[in-house]
Amino acid sequence: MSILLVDSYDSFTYNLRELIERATGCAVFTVHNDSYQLPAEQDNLDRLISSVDAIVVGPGPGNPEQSHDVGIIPHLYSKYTEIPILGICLGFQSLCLVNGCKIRLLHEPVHGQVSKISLQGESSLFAGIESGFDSVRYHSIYVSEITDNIVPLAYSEDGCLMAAQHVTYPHFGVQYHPESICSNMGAEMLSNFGELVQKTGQKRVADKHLLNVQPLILQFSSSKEFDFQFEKVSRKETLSVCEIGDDFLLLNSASVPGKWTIIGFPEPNTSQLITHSQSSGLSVGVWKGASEAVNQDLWPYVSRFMAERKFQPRIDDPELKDCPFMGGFIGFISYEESAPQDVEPITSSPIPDTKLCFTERFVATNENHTFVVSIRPNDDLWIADTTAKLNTLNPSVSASNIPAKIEMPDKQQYVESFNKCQEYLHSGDSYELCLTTQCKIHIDNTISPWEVYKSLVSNNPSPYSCYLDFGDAKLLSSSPERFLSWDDEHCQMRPIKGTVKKDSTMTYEKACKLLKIPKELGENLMIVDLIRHDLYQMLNKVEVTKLMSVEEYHTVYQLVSVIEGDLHGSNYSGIDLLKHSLPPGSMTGAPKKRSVELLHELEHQKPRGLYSGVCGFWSVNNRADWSVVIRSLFNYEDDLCSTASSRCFRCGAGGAITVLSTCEGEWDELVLKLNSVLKVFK
Ligand SMILES: C=C(O[C@@H]1C=C(C(=O)O)C=C[C@H]1O)C(=O)O
Ligand SMILES: NC(=O)CC[C@H](N)C(=O)O
Repeated sequence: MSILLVDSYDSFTYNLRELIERATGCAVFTVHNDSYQLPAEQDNLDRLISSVDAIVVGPGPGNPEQSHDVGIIPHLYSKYTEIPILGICLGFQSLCLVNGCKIRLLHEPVHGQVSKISLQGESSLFAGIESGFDSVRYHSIYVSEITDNIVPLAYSEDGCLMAAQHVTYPHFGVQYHPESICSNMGAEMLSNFGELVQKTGQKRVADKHLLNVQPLILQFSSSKEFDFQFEKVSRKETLSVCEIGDDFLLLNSASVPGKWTIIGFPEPNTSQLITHSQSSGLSVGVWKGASEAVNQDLWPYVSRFMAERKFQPRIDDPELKDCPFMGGFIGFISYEESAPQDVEPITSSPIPDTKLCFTERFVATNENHTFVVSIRPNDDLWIADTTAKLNTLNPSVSASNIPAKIEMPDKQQYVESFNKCQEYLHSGDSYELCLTTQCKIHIDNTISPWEVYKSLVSNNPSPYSCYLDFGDAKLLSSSPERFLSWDDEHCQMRPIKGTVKKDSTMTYEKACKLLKIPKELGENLMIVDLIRHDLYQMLNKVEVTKLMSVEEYHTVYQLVSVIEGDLHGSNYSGIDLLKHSLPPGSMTGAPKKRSVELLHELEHQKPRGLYSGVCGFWSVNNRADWSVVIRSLFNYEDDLCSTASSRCFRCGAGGAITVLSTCEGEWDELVLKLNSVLKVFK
């Protein structure tokens, strides 16, 4: 049997697909609610519907009364009265609306909160399910009055209609989200729907995969020659290792002992450099040398580049074996790269949105040792020379605070945007919006960005600290948040949502109390569900291995979840996951697409730039680790705010706004996050 899933550009759709497949055993085909233009494409739609056994209409942003939010959905309910249809949330509201019911805005929207669902009456949809189960709700709109066409099946404790069916047609709907990680009885309900479909059974088979993502890499086929040579010395101090060369790219696990710090040493005129800009396209060249425009898309180019270089060195040293980086790309991808929009110009030339340098020489440090490594053939001289330099290192002088002029974000403007966020959260357009703002920091040209970084890393050490100076763009990060890591077999995402300040009176126990409240848990849950969706789009096995645990960082406590995916036997590789899960959901809110559009307006068409993007590495052994660029400073060479004597750095900060947020609370959180970086300055 096969089921057509209609997506309304939601961020939970693929969770639903996975649940339907698991619970019913049906094949699921997904289309968007605007994939068919009616009446022109009525015949095509008829053909599609006649090739499936049932339809599930998924959730989504917006209002079922607005045709641009629901597309073909009302038409499905009114035209296909013989075929079983199950509506979820927006899909449920549409079912009721088509049948003459009234809908209204909830006084207090419910986003990412668990409710008890009380069943009433008899329905095959809930056969064998006991009343009073928990389910997660994400809605601002509710069905306030029903007609005789609609039979109510369930209510929440606050009296909201939670499920219903048509009096004669096999059309059903639930207001809650059966697919959420914190919902119970979702699989049981869907399995009942599956049985019911089987009874109506028309035994049809859809013939095509409708919205499936095309894999970027079909096969890794190593055609490049690599060597693997290294020298092992006693552990050297990271900052002074960097100072042995003029050009380096530092990925610094500054606060996680035992984890690896990688320092790539690109070579001028030799190391390959890929640059992509939303406005000027792709260019490929060498570090500090010439580059050429290439008329190709970024993702296929980068994927092919790596597919030809996959290399698994044989390493005898048990410590070095554990190092995730074996040479490869180091760089960043901006927020706009994956959320392209027209933004206000902040530089005089096109902003580099992606920079990836293919680095064959690097130094890797763990708790005990420092390794000098090159994968370039016959590179003995560089290894010997670098090792000699390391053995005569002077420890880096400790950093001091940096004089700077800081322009803080405008609070009045933030308050206005916060209030508009509340309107969108109440109208059903978004469940959570990560509203951000930026400040500018003017630093005298006589102070090098490296001095600023040294101060940042000593003031705010973090697991994903980095210093990436590409000349035309500089990134000085103290991020605590992993976005995505992968190898051939697994991937992991680690969203952070929920923040409290760490001061002398705060303890871990107190932080837990403050973080384990409906507002923070709801914020985190929404992103966990969104990330499961991002991964389920491509993977069959996705697991939440840590749900909302409290972690301690240098200046804050945060609520962290871990979502892991299985890549065994998958057509997709890590780079597909990266491409299709950017921009990071923790920086947008949910549903992602609509939230990104709203944030663009709420943040006044200002580019986020590197802030909210990702940075990290993709190594030739197909291991990668990307962090979310937050708690960071960045600078573009020709920033319009820089002057002849000063360089302008930017620092973004923000937080997730939900209906449970207060403006003062969110502003304080934003200032707290900014200050984790700004304390570097005096
Ligand atoms: C937006 C920022 O952080 C994001 C928002 C968080 C939150 O809302 O609690 C926590 C971590 C990040 O995902 C930031 O640091 O600027
Ligand atoms: N999750 C949903 O489908 C939400 C439906 C609708 N936008 C609401 O807020 O009520």
